[in-house]
Amino acid sequence: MQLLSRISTRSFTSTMSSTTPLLKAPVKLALVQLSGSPDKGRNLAHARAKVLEAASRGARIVVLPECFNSPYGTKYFPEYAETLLPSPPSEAQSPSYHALAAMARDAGAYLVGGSIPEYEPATKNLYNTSLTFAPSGALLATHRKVHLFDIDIPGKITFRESDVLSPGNKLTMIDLPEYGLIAVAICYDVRFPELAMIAARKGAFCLLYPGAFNMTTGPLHWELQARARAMDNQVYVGLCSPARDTGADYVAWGHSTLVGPNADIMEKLDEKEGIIIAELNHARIEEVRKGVPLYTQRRFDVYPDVSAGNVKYDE
Ligand SMILES: NC(=O)CCC(=O)C(=O)O
Repeated sequence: MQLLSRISTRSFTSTMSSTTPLLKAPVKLALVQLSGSPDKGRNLAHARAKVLEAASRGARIVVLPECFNSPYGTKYFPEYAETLLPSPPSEAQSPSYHALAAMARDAGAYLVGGSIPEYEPATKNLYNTSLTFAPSGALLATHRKVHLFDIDIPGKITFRESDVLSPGNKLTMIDLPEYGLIAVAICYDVRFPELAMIAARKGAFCLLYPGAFNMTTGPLHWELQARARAMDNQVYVGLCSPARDTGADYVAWGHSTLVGPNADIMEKLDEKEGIIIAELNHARIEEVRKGVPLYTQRRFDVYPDVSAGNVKYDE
């Protein structure tokens, strides 16, 4: 994990300049809403087919759902967890890592590889971890879910990721050289606007969240969270869910959604498997920010700038 931490290391010390485009060239983004199963090998092969399909339709950034390689649930995390070993011969211990690297390479696209349960032998900790790969197949970043999903809504849903998982300790921004900065976080992380605001103020053009809301919070909050993060920050926001499986222990809401910088729903799926592909461009961000110029109107003489304080980008 030491190596992976070093790969993901990056400091963002200044906020964006008003002259640099956040998004250097238009790019097609795909959100791939996948059906899952208890069979990890099947899930990886299925993800591969859909990533290649998205790329063949022009996507250059492809996003997979949270826990796309396993069922979602605390009892499953230890069983499905992998140690992340980039060097061969490690395919057997890290099948998802290597499958994702190959998908990115064969698709020739950036791949935000949803998330997978990760086991770190040094600490014996488990994490909910997202790996992002370059079109070369090289690992660009790891994001370990920072805010663990612990909720208790009597009669509806009780879930405690913290019973088995440890939290990540950093914000994850990734520089895609041809396009610009994206931020990646996982599901429940979306509820914490500070993460999104810091990433946007540091220059991210898009916030991407592999996620799996449920049948209680999904209808009420999923789209609202995506639109709120986009509205506050005037950036693109993508939420990518598994397709709904009513036979699963945890029934995902689905409804993967892409929101534009004016908090407009660009595309939204229903509960079934599907792919959203849409073009993102800088002109749209600029137009929205020109119309409602939040970025020049903030009053840091009245309240603090959350992006200026003690922000961790490294483990
Ligand atoms: N996987 C998750 O983090 C679920 C988050 C969720 O459902 C929510 O309401 O927040």
